[in-house]
Amino acid sequence: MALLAGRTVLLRAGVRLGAEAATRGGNGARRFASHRVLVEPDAAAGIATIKLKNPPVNSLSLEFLTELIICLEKLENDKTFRGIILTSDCPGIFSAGLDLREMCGKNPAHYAEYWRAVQEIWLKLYLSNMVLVAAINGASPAGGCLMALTCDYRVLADNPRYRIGLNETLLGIIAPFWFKDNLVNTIGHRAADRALQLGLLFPPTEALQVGMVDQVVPEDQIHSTALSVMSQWLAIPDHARQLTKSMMRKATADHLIKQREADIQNFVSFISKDSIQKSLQVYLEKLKQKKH
Ligand SMILES: CCCCCCC/C=C/C(=O)SCCNC(=O)CCNC(=O)[C@H](O)C(C)(C)COP(=O)(O)OP(=O)(O)OC[C@H]1O[C@@H](n2cnc3c(N)ncnc32)[C@H](O)[C@@H]1OP(=O)(O)O
Repeated sequence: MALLAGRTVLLRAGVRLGAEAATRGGNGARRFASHRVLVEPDAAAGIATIKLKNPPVNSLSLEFLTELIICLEKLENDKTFRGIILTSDCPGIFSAGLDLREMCGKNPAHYAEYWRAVQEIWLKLYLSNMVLVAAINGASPAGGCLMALTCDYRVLADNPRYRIGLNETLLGIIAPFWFKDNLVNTIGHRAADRALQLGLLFPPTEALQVGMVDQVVPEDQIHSTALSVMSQWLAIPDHARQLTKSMMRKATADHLIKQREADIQNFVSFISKDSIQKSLQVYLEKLKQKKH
C-alpha cells in the first residue's frame, strides 16, 4: 500500500482515498488527517492523538479501516512518535465495531477483502512498537472493544451508556479465536468464557471490576488521564518496553499470522451462510427501527 501525501491514492485493496490534508497544529507540529481519521500530533511530547471520525457511530467499514491502517503505518515509521492515544470524535460512541453492511449482501471476494483488513488493523495495533492508550469516550461493542483491547492501557469515561464488550453472540455470530485470545489475555479465561458466551456489554463499574478497562474517570478528565498514563509509560526506555511487549504478545499474534488465509476462508464461508445473513439483517433492521 502506498501513501502519496496530498494526492488521491488507489490502494491494493481497491479503495480510493481522498487527498490527505496537512496543516500546522498549535505547537507547530504537522497535523494530518484523512477523511475519517484525525491525527493531532504533539511532536514535543512524542504523542499523536488519533480521533476516529466516521459518523454516526464509527463503524469499521473497509474504507475506514484502510485509512486507519495507513495512518498507523505512517506513525509507526515516524521516529517523532512513541505513543498514540486512540479516541473518538463521535460524541458518545467510541466505535460500534465492524460495519455490519460490509458483512451483509456482498460477495465472497468482498468478505475476504474485508476480513483481511480487519485482521490487518488488529495486527498493526496489537503489535505496535508504540505505547497505545485507549481513551474510550463512548460505547464500545464488539470490534470497538477489540480495538481498545489491543491497547496497552484503557481509560473509560464514566457514563453508564458507555458499555464495552464482545457481544458477538447476541448477533448470532462468533468472535474469532484471536478476538478470544486478546480478551483472555486481558481479563483471564473464566471471565472471558462467561463474557463471550453471554455476549456481555459491561458498564464502566463492571468493566473496571472484570479488568476490561484499567481506569474509569469522569468524562471531562479522559484526555488528561490518558496523557498522564502515557507519560508514565513513556518514562520506560523504549527498547526494554518494546521487547517486553513483544515477548508478551508474539505468541498470540503468531497464532493468527500462521493461519491468516484459513481464518479468512473460515470467515467467508461462515458469513455467507443464509442463516447468518438472515441473523445480521434482522439485527441491522432492529437497530434501524429502534429510533421509530
Ligand atoms: C467466524 C467468524 C465470525 C464472524 C465474526 C464477526 C465479528 C464481528 C464483530 C463486530 O464488530 S459486529 C458489530 C457489532 N456491533 C454492534 O452490535 C453494535 C450495534 N450498534 C449499537 O448497539 C448502537 O448503534 C450504538 C453503537 C450503541 C449506538 O447507539 P445510538 O443510539 O447512538 O445509534 P443508533 O441509532 O443505534 O445507530 C445509528 C446508525 O448507525 C447504524 N449502525 C449502528 N451500528 C452499526 C454497525 N456496527 N454497522 C453498521 N451500521 C451500524 C444504525 O443502524 C443507525 O443507522 P440508520 O438507522 O441511521 O441508518
